[in-house]
Amino acid sequence: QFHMIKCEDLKWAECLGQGSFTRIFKGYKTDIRDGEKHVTDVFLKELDVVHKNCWESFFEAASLMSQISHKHLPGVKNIMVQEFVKYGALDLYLKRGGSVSVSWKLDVAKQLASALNFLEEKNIVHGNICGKNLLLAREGDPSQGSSPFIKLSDPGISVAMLGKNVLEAPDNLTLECDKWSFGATVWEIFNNGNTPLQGCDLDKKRQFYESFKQLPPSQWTELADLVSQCMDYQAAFRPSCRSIIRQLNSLITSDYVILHATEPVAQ
Ligand SMILES: N#Cc1ccc(Nc2nc(N)cc(-n3ccc(CO)n3)n2)cc1
Repeated sequence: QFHMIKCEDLKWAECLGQGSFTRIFKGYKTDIRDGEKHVTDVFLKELDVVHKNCWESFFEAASLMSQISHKHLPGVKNIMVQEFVKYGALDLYLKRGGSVSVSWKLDVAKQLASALNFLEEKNIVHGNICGKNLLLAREGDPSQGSSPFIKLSDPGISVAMLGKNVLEAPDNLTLECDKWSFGATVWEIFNNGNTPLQGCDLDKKRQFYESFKQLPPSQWTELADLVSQCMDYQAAFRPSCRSIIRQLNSLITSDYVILHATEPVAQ
């Protein structure tokens, strides 16, 4: 049920980056609605042609057109068009040193938890919850009392396609895996966008997980407890979404937030 957009209605603007199989661009989409021309900002995720099989295996159910080609059929470009989210990926925003308060971070964590709860109710596994797939639509301004607003982006090319260079075999991706990633993402948010074991090579990461190690805990014990519950090596022990939201609510109302409200951002 994909909405087809004609290529000539898209204009590519600056390249925003390069993923392992994709290139991302800012762009503009032109629509003619009731005789008026409307231009909207869009985010373009282009799949490298060389990885075309990824796209087809990933989207073959989406549209028959991508599997057949004939001189009387339009060619299919492998492009995903998304609404342009104003401040982009959260990991980069935090790394750029956006000085954010503890309550800002908890607010973002709670929004992610409610997105997770929604997916769980639909029995949908995201499979790649992390800071770079969290998009910041509104910065939030504490002086105006406005809070941040995030959107969870698509997981990108499925882990099944990433081949051997990932730790987790794709076939056992379950809802509990998203809870693990939720914990790791909360850890990331409270560590200024740095991912756990950043810079370690695959073997070091494998050793870490195979010896059931835990990430360095936050000095805020209740937060560290929530992260370690989500990152329990026994999936069945990970908390339900409702429990995660309940624990976040009590963190939000705890004294720690007031005491650390204007904590300087560690550079
Ligand atoms: N400087 C800057 C800047 C960059 C991008 C946006 N906007 C945006 N809109 C989306 N819909 C998706 C994304 N993404 C970026 C990485 C990923 C990973 O998937 N998505 N960025 C806004 C500002």
